[in-house]
Amino acid sequence: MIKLESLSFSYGKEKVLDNINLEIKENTTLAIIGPSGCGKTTLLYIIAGLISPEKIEKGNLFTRGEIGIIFQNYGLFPWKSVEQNIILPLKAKGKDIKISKELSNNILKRLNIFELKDKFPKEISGGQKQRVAIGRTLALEPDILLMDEMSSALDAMTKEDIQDIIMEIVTKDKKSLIFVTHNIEEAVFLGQRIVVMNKGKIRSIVENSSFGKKDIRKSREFYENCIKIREILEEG
Ligand SMILES: Nc1ncnc2c1ncn2[C@@H]1O[C@H](COP(=O)(O)OP(=O)(O)OP(=O)(O)O)[C@@H](O)[C@H]1O
Repeated sequence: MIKLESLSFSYGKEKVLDNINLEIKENTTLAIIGPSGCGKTTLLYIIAGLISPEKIEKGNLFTRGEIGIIFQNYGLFPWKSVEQNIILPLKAKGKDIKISKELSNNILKRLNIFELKDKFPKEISGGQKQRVAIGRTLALEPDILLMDEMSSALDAMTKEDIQDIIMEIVTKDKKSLIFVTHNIEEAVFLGQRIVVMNKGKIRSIVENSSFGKKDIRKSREFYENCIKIREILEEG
């Protein structure tokens, strides 16, 4: 569970988050969307604890549960193989190497990249790198997944593959997900609730009626919800 109460944050004199109130319950998903520079990543970093709580200007942040973050640029070590990239954080936590390898094998199979396990990041595609980054975070068995622009660098079909994987993980493993996106379709596909931000404020929180329905991308309801989000974004 995550709760932000009247939270404000500034970089120097620039107010980046202005009186944010938000609650994310266990086993739910939340999309954060809004124009460039409106504070989405800053909000995600505050939730992740990557910005020290002491720097929060005003308000409160409560988090319960292990958080795992997946970065936009994947954050893989170029000199480590796919398998080593997944095992490394486990090693750092002092986990037994045999158990770590087993866990890594299961994750690689689940993400359909087992055959890539001995390759290096430069030898695999963007979509495959994204899967490795997801796998590395999953290995740590977090309760809450945070993702920043998970698919912005990927082509349309690969984007949808990654979104499908995330949907499967979130629903089967009962994890919470908070993700930042510029992509309206992504927000409406993966977000149970969609937060629309502008200039450091939450403009609107939309309950997504199409979330989790089968073959939703082909439905009228999905596109109607996308239009609804687009209109809120355009209102500014
Ligand atoms: N480390 C930093 N130091 C100073 N200002 C920063 C820093 N990081 C971000 N900012 C400023 O804070 C504001 C919000 O940035 P943030 O990255 O949170 O926006 P965003 O909505 O994620 O943008 P984008 O969609 O372009 O990634 C911007 O005006 C940005 O210039």
